[in-house]
Amino acid sequence: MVDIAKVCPGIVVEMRYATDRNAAHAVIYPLRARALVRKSVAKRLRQVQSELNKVGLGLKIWDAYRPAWAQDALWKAVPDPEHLVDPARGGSYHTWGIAVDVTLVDLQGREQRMPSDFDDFTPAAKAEYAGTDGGVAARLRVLRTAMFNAGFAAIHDEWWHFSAQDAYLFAPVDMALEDNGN
Ligand SMILES: C[C@@H](N)C(=O)N[C@H](C)C(=O)O
Ligand SMILES: [Zn+2]
Repeated sequence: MVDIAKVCPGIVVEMRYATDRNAAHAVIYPLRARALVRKSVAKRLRQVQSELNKVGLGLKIWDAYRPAWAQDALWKAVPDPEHLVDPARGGSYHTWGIAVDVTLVDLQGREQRMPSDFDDFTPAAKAEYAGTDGGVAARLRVLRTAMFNAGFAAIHDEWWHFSAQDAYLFAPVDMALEDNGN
C-alpha cells in the first residue's frame, strides 16, 4: 500500500472521513489519516491525473483505503444498503485498498462543480446525471472516461466512487491510516 499524496504528484487529498463532512456527519478517521491504495491503483491514478491535466483538470481524493472498523462505524451511523456496503455482507472495496472516492479540481486545485457533494445519499449522487447543467454533464463524462481508460469500474449510486476493474486479484487489508513511523 502507498500514500497517494507521496506517489501521485499533483493529486489533491481531502480525507472527508477525517472531517464531519460525510454521510455520518461525524469524524470517523484520525485527523492525519493518509489516502492509501495498492501500488497498482496508485499507478492508475497517475495515468488519470496525466489525462486530466491535458484538459486543465486534476483529481481530488475524498477517500481511499478504509479500515474495516471504519466501515463498521459508517454502517452503524448510516445503514443504507444503496450507498454503503453492509460489513456483514462482505467488505467494501475501500477496505481492499482498491477503491477511491474522487472529484475534479482545476490546475489551481479548485473544486469543480459536479452532480453533488461527497456522500450526498440522494438521487443527485447517481452516476447517470439527470440534471440540466451542461458543464457538470461534460465534467462527469471526462472523469468517468479517464477512470475507465485507466482500469477503474464505476457504480450506479455514487458518481464519485471507482474501484479496480481487476478486483478479483485482491483481498481485504488491515493497516493503520496514520503513519506511526514504523
Ligand atoms: C459511503 C460511501 N462513501 C461508499 O464508499 N460507499 C461504497 C459503496 C462502499 O461502502 O464501499
Ligand atoms: Zn467509495
